[in-house]
Amino acid sequence: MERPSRQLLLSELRIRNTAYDVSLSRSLLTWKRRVSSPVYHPFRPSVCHSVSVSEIISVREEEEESSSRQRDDGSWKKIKEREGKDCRQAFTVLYVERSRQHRWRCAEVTFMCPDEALCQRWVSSIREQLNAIASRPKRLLVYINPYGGKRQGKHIYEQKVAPLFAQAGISTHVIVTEYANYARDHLKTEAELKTFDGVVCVGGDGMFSEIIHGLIWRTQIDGGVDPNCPEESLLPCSLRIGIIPAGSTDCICFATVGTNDPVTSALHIIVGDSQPMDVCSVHHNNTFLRYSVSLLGYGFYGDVLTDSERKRWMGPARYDLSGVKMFLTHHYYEGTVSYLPARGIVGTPRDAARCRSGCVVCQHNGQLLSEKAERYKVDEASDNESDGEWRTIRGKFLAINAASMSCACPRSPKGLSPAAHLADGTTDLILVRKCSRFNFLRHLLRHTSKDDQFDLTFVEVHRVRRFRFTPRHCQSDSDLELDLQEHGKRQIFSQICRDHPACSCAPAYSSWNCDGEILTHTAIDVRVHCQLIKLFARGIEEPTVFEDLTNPCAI
Ligand SMILES: CCCCCCCCCCCCC/C=C/[C@@H](O)[C@H](CO)NC(=O)CCCCCCCCCCCCCCC
Ligand SMILES: Nc1ncnc2c1ncn2[C@@H]1O[C@H](COP(=O)(O)OP(=O)(O)OP(=O)(O)O)[C@@H](O)[C@H]1O
Ligand SMILES: [Ca+2]
Repeated sequence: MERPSRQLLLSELRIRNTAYDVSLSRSLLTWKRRVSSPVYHPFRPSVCHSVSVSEIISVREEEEESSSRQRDDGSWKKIKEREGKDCRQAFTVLYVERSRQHRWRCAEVTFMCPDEALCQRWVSSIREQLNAIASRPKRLLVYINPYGGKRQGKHIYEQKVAPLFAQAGISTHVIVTEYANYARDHLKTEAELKTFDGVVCVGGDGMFSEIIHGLIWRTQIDGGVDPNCPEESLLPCSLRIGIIPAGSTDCICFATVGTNDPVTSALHIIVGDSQPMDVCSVHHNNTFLRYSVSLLGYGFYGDVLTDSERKRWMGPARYDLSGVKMFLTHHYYEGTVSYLPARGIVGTPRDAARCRSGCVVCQHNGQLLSEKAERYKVDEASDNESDGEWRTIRGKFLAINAASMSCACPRSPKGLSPAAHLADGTTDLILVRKCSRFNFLRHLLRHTSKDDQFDLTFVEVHRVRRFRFTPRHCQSDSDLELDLQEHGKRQIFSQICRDHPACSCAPAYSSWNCDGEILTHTAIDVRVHCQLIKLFARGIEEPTVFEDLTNPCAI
């Protein structure tokens, strides 16, 4: 609980016709109905509201109420309306109000002051306090994908977000993308990043992926780091990223804010929240392929994505249709997974505790990893590698998933790995071995219920810092040759098989789904970079955190 700090202002002001004691401290704005108020009712409890200064969006002076009076020359002039002897000076405070399911709303309250000087004092004191919050962005670079999700990105931004930014005094440079990778390439080469306090992405997970690719790449090039080398420690990006959800899955927004609601996200940006996030780099041999923050999935989720790309016109429903289709297809894939278990860190993938706002696991592990890297002045992953701690699993898998965060989304509110952490420097490697359709359905269904999706004999989960995957047929050159011949045959057969669903022949390869993008290679080397990026978010709040704040009389 916040300690009450020294009062800066205390006045008797009116809200509508009721008198309130209003006070401003360094941390809180509080208004409490006066007992002596004419509308005070002895059986009604005294009403007390309190707003954290850090959650005030803005303050504005109200236009003086005016009426028109005709001048001598026949023209009309506006004059101040007076209520008795009092000049009705008023100011309005806009602030964050919490609503159901982690949603935030912009609420407002208007205070009437007895004189203009007092009104000015209140307005300037609140403004001073807000200006002193260094974490609030003043200038933002906004990218809008007009074609993401239900194609509502532009409309959502203009109707719901831009007015809030304007009220908060945030200036913006808005770019509506013209084609895929427009935002990524603009960030990589052109954008004047020094003139902005953050980047806003209006779109889905795919659009967010573009933004991080642009920002991370630019940061490495500017800092002289080679992004193609898998052993390099990457430089963290200094600009925070805000996500205004307007996509099909919105899993990154959902898992960092608790909801996919544009107004909530805009308010988190305005108050200047900051949430660090892990990023996985994916390489093939020594070539960089992509970055991932949510799901790297081979087998089921790779196949769902490949199939769904052909159905883009269907919008978000494409994933469900492809999901059912791939579930019925029931392909499994052979290969070898090697991984470096995350050692010395707090937390396991089977924990009951969840990553929430101010997560101590993320703080502890983040600190530990940065101290370790500092102490040895070498890259931690390669350090571990020399310890020979790699473990190897060969097998036939329906799905190989690496979840760097829970991947909670409206489809699965607890996500693929409910206990995964946003910023602990690890990813949860989930291996679903070949099993019956019935068992796989049990596993899938558990993503939508309270039951543990890992508590099944054919599923295993490991918290790792790094992993590699090699499909079986890639294991040696001769194998590869054989495989290519076989793959050619299979392609011919797969055409036939489409017309003969009873045929049980299965493809040798799936594809990797990397945050909703298909990777061009199947043999990959994945490494987690702890807290490489920061979002304008604070993680999902526990209900108790905000209950205390909105119940000010308890403060
Ligand atoms: C029976 C119901 C089972 C429901 C099981 C739901 C599990 C859903 C787990 C969702 C995990 C999303 C992970 C996020 C990945 C994002 O980086 C990426 C980019 O946006 N999204 C996708 O790849 C989009 C991936 C979308 C995957 C949708 C999978 C739908 C599976 C439906 C299976 C139906 C079986 C029905 C049998 C009769
Ligand atoms: N102007 C554009 N025209 C066509 N494609 C674009 C444009 N701008 C961005 N894109 C691409 O559109 C793809 C999908 O965008 P986005 O992520 O916003 O929506 P989505 O796929 O519906 O949502 P999700 O990724 O959450 O499933 C991204 O991969 C992005 O690169
Ligand atoms: Ca993580």
